[in-house]
Amino acid sequence: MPWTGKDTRVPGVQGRQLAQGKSHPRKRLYRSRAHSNPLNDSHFPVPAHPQDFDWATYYPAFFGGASASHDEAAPSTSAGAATASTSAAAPADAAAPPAGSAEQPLVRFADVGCGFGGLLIRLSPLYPDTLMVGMELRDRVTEYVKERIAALRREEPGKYDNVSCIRTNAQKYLPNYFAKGQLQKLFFLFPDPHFKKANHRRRIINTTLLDEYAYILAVGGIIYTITDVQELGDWMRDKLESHPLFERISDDELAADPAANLLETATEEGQKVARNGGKTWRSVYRRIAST
Ligand SMILES: C[S@@+](CC[C@H](N)C(=O)[O-])C[C@H]1O[C@@H](n2cnc3c(N)ncnc32)[C@H](O)[C@@H]1O
Repeated sequence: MPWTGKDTRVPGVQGRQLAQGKSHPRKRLYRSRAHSNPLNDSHFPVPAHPQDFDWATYYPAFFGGASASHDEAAPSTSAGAATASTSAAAPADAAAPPAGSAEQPLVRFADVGCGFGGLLIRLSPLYPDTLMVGMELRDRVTEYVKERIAALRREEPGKYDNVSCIRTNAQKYLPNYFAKGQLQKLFFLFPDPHFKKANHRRRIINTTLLDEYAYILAVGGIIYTITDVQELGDWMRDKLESHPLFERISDDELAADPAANLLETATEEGQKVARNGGKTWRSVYRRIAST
């Protein structure tokens, strides 16, 4: 049986909320420590291969099932499943879908360290036929995002079926979730800065991890980064600039990219920075073919 990714240790916050008649999760009930150490070995199951993961549980409407909350049982993957390839309705910048199985829709966008999920919620209606996933290390925050999406699905049937969230350590396990060339867009919005020099190795953009991101991105796929910490902004730009498989996308080109225009304000962290009048540093790069 495929692994469903359910973390049975997550407390039943939703149950308590629903019992109180609340349909949307309240963020304050899901707060946890601001930072987790991404080098720690956390105790949650990880699929050995992307195909071992039970994606249908997360996107039932795309796998031949009705729109459902994340906690409902997964329908089977098979005939009649909608495809998640880029649709005609998707903005023109979306990369051509890389090879995938005709039967199994594939996730094409990943928001790494998605926090409370603001970007996913904004992207969902812009690319309604594209599956996208948030990947978040903190279990209570992951739970919040899942409940937020479930509430939106209940409120607006037929919408938000293409977004979901997984608890995982993206610095260790991305290739366990995505096959070579699968992703079209990879987002790193306001990643933890790890200020101390001794902790720079914990940064989620570094040369070794860029090799991994290049592996799971399709040629033509895009990596988006933004931060309000100038030193980290320079660091991410330098690492991307010196990597042979990425080329910078100009601001002119980005002006026509709906996803790029969400980077500053779609997420909770971005909104906090904007409220405080903070500056941001954005680096967006395209995955290019090796020569
Ligand atoms: C500063 S917050 C930014 C959240 C969100 N992107 C935003 O802009 O609001 C960074 C997030 O990355 C998550 N994170 C850090 N390391 C991670 C990892 N290795 N894998 C997945 N998530 C991670 C943290 O738990 C935190 O929620």
